[in-house]
Amino acid sequence: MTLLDGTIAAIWPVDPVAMAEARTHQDRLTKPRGSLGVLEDVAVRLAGIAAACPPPMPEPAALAIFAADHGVHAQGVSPWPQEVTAQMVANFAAGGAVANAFAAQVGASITVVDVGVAADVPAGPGVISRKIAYGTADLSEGPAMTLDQAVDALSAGIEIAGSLVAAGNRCLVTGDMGIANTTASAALICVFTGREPASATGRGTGVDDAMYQHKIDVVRRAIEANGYEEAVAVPEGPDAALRALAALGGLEHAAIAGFILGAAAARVPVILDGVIAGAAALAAAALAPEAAGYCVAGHRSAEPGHAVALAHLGLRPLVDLELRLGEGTGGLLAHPLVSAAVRVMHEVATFDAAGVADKER
Ligand SMILES: O=C(O)c1ccc[n+]([C@@H]2O[C@H](COP(=O)([O-])O)[C@@H](O)[C@H]2O)c1
Ligand SMILES: Cc1cc2nc[nH]c2cc1C
Repeated sequence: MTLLDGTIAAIWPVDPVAMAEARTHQDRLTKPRGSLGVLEDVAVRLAGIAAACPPPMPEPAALAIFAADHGVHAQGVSPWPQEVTAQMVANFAAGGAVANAFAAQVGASITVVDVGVAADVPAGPGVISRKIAYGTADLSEGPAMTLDQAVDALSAGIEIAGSLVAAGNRCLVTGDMGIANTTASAALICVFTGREPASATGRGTGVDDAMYQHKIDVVRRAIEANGYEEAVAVPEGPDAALRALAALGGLEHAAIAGFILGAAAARVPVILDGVIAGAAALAAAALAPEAAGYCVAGHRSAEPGHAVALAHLGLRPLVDLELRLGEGTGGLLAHPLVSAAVRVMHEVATFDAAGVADKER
């Protein structure tokens, strides 16, 4: 069995018994029932993920930033030069990016993984080379990746998740770096959710009005060039999902999808970052529908396609600050909220233990 097939086979639904126990426990704690709102849902979900009540604290947390370049950059869909992908990888390694600052703030480690940067990236502490290609092909002209490349990138993500969990991490956070990857994200979101390019395409790093209209057109051409009909196609089943991911995704999307599958197979929660992670999670859920249960939506990005992806996955974002940076920043900011939700389950007294009168029934 391949690593991908074995990982998919190892993904079980989140545990309903632990979730029911967590709900009951929440209701015994010294607070009005439901008063922690969405945080109660997060704690219950983490119980289901670990199949344990209370679930283990989601610590330590590990961010993996998957970096890759995109052939569709040649269509003029981003105001930034492609070299910035490699330059930002060096910046992550040197500790100078926002992701480094936020990781330090929340006590998370960072691993940077080159799965497809167009330039050679020097290996170094915290930088892993799993380069599959020097960028993808132009998805507006045909498939961005071969099926083998997509499987290799998925496998890289699965392996990185596995090694971070084996190292003792109890929460994974997705990160991405790839100039032009919001175009590929929009195309994936359209094909996996059946939405029109105009409603799933955003301004990415900040395109002007003219470039934005052109970007929507490029997404439309990509969908058609790969044999999908706009606003109709919803790939069902693992083979169709893999074909769609290879046709329209980036190497980092495929690696992040694998990272999600690897976390789910290890029964460890994975906090999703922005629109790139949302697009990758759609692919992961199409490959293994139960994988969505292991995801926590860290935040809602300013990219309109992100909300579309999260709604399709049934995930509610924890933080909504109009971030549109990527590199794991929104996922990192949500980590303390996830920890706080679980800490309540461990430390808050019950009405009985604290001698607090419960509501009269
Ligand atoms: O995470 C997001 O939702 C997000 C939204 C807009 C841009 N980004 C980041 O910006 C880069 C892609 O933007 P663009 O305009 O080049 O497609 C890539 O490195 C992403 O990490 C990320
Ligand atoms: C500077 C810069 C930093 C980023 N981090 C993630 N995507 C990015 C895109 C740009 C352009």
